[in-house]
Amino acid sequence: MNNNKQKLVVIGNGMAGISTVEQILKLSTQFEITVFGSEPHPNYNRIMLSYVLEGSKTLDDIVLNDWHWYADHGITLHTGTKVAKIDQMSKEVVTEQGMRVPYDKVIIATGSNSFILPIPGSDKQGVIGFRDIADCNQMLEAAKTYKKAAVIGGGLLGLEAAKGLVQLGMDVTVVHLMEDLMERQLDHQAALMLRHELERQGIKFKMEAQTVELLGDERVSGLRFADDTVLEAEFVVMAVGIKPNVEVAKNSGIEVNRGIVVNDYMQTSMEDVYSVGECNEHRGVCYGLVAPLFEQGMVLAKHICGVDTAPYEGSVVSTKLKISGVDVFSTGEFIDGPEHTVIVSKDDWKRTYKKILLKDGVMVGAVLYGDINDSAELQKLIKQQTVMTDELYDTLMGSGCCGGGAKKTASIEAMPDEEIVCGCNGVTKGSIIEAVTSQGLTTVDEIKACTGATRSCGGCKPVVEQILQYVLGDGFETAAKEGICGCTTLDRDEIVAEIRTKGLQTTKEVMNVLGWNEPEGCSKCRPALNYYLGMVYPDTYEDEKESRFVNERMNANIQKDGTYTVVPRMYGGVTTPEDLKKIADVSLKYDVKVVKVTGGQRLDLIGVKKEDLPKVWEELDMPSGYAYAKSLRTVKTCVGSQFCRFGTQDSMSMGALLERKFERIDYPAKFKMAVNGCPRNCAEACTKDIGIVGNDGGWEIFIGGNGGIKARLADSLCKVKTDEELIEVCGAIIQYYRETGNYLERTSEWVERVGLEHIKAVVVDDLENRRALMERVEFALQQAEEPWSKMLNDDSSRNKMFDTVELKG
Ligand SMILES: Cc1cc2nc3c(=O)[nH]c(=O)nc-3n(C[C@H](O)[C@H](O)[C@H](O)COP(=O)(O)OP(=O)(O)OC[C@H]3O[C@@H](n4cnc5c(N)ncnc54)[C@H](O)[C@@H]3O)c2cc1C
Ligand SMILES: NC(=O)c1ccc[n+]([C@@H]2O[C@H](COP(=O)([O-])OP(=O)(O)OC[C@H]3O[C@@H](n4cnc5c(N)ncnc54)[C@H](O)[C@@H]3O)[C@@H](O)[C@H]2O)c1
Ligand code: SF4
Ligand code: FES
Repeated sequence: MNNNKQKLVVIGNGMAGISTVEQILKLSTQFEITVFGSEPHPNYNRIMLSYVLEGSKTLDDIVLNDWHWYADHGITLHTGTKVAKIDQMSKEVVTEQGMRVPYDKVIIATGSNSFILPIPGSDKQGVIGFRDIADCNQMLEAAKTYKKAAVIGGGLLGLEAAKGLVQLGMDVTVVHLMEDLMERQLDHQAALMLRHELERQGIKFKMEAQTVELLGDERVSGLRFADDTVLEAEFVVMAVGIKPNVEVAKNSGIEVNRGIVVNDYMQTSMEDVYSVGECNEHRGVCYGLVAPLFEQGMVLAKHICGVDTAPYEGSVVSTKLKISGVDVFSTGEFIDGPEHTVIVSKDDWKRTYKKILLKDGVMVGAVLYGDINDSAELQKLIKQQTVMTDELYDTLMGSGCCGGGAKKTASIEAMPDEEIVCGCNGVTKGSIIEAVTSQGLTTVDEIKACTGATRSCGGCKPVVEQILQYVLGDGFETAAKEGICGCTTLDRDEIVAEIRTKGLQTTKEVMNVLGWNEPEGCSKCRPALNYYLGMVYPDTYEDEKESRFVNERMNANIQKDGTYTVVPRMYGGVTTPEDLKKIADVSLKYDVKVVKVTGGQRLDLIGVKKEDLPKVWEELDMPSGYAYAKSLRTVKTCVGSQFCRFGTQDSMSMGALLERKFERIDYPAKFKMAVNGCPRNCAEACTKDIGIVGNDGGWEIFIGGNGGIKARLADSLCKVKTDEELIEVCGAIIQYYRETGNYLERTSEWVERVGLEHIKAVVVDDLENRRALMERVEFALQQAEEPWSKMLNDDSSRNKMFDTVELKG
């Protein structure tokens, strides 16, 4: 070794310590570096332990710097070696085994320890924290033998641990002290939405519960709470927070508060001794996330190498829960008080929630649930203490229709090169641009492989995409290939083709075989896969109810007060006095709040309590109107030739016939039809997915109409002479849309994407193809069942969903 080099000793071989060393190596060759780590591993990505637990990563996958890296950089590494103290007099670092290593500078990066509740029984076998590989291995082992687990603490760590244990097949209850989960990051509303989703994913909760004792002999057998109730558990994970690991500093006489006290350059009270990471306390704050640690590490590296640097002034932290299918984000202030101006939007249908808090017009915090696409943008705006303007409001809250892309590009341009974009992996904007330009990268996945950005929690993906777009300009759109969601790069056609060629049978199998990067998928891909599989295998596929949206699971539409609506079929918009009487009787008996005539010509019973739904269905004894489904909703009709003096065709009978024929199967999106007796078009065929108009002694068929937000007039597809031909063309259109439509794509978008002429060639002109499509739709229709009576006849599902209801039988 070169004797002119200064001796730098790093205590702690974790994320903060080694990322600081990486920065130092970039800036200078002046140090001879020795690293001590008490764990027997090279530096690994601690945050990915959650993924190791849930099975989507192996321990090998999460190593950040392998053994060779230390050797290649001339670093002496002592793993499995715990430092006891720093001897300032002799300027040596002393290990517990008595090894003494001289230093010129020391960095203490000893991280944190899990906080273990000081209650009786917490030292029993089967009680652990979740901090390192050893803990993770213990959980993986325990899941092979034990069934019932409790996780104490409903914070980020506890929830990720609970999800991992559920994935391993354990029966898991999260025991939480407070009313809301993640109360340090989320407000009440977001916490509630989170809890519902996690319950859906199989985690149980015991809220507002204070554990006072862990029961059992040598091994834990349960928890006792302050109210004296007991929960059985053979395995307990404590995730109630962390304690900065200040032992070395304390033993060395360095000033310690909650953490090791440091100034804005990470200097401790002892000369030549620095501290970085979770073990330190800066301006009274101890951090527990990686982004601040990287920011500290950059300042420290420059300072120690004698490079000019701005001081570290603290971090605005943000969090993202790493559980697939749960998109939740929080940054800055999140509980509103009288001093705040609050901007909120909530969509129960899409299960999204967005809240932005302003103080004196300045953005100070945000909470997102369900859709976190704006997370990176919000984080930056809040960090920069941006003043809210009308223009910004429109961009963030969705009413801005144009200019968003340009604004984002401008904000990327304004971002300094050294700004960290990926907090989990310490990747800056500059290094991403460097990688894209020098290596010709064109996708986020390539950037991930090259720089590590997006590799961990994925929260930085939107900004990485924006940087890619900024660098590639016009080349971006052609270069970027979008998957159906963030879990995959495959688009719809590729997925359906793979399902068919590889014979994939379940959503899980699709995700596994096609290499989903989120093993559980997300709220976007799960329902889509469920649809594609059902479409490909109409007879054998077992519908995954849990992959459907809540309304489809309940066979009813949930309202904002938590009650439901019931819409029975009225084929072609025609009813009878007997049915009307039944509807009136049931409405009175079950205290229905409002009976509303819908735009689709039927009656909507609004305000039915969840537990009454099966009784209402049973007593109505009418088929479901599918008002909640991605399926055929209504066929609206005019009175037509039966009564109207202008009518040339019997639109009422044809409408009812078509509705009976094509109901109950899944479509990519909701589907509406209309039939008119003449071109006067009283049933408004021009705004329907299929609109039919009696004309010239036959029928004219229109497709792709929409009367919703993106209104579109239907296009004339063809004219047919006979009723049989009409039914066959309708069947072929429906099946072709089912087979080629993207999930949630309405026909108005489908027609524009696929092209009217092409659809015409397939479903009208090519007779053979038309027949084949009709046969396939007929086959699917044969498998369909009426959902309300199915539920009434299935005691177990009914009891599960409606908490047991006695039926008349
Ligand atoms: C399961 C899990 C998931 C997480 N997920 C996220 C996330 O998604 N996002 C996020 O931002 N943060 C997350 N975190 C937190 C993040 O991992 C920490 O903020 C980060 O690892 C802290 O880095 P550090 O270097 O300060 O401490 P550590 O990574 O803990 O490193 C400290 C190292 O020092 C060693 N050490 C301690 N004492 C001594 C001694 N006396 N002698 C020698 N060596 C010693 C320890 O063994 C350890 O290896 C997660 C944490 C866990 C446990
Ligand atoms: N995705 C992520 O960003 C991520 C994931 C895992 C861990 N982490 C970090 O790791 C650290 C540890 O996480 P954590 O969740 O343990 O810490 P935390 O402090 O964020 O949460 C602890 C939770 O435990 C609850 N709690 C406290 N005492 C309790 C008791 N007696 N009974 C029941 N509940 C109790 C608290 O109310 C709190 O919600 C944190 O710094 C966290 O930020 C982050
Ligand atoms: S569309 Fe024609 S047939 Fe139907 S009600 Fe109107 S005028 Fe009569
Ligand atoms: S910020 Fe977590 S992966 Fe980039």
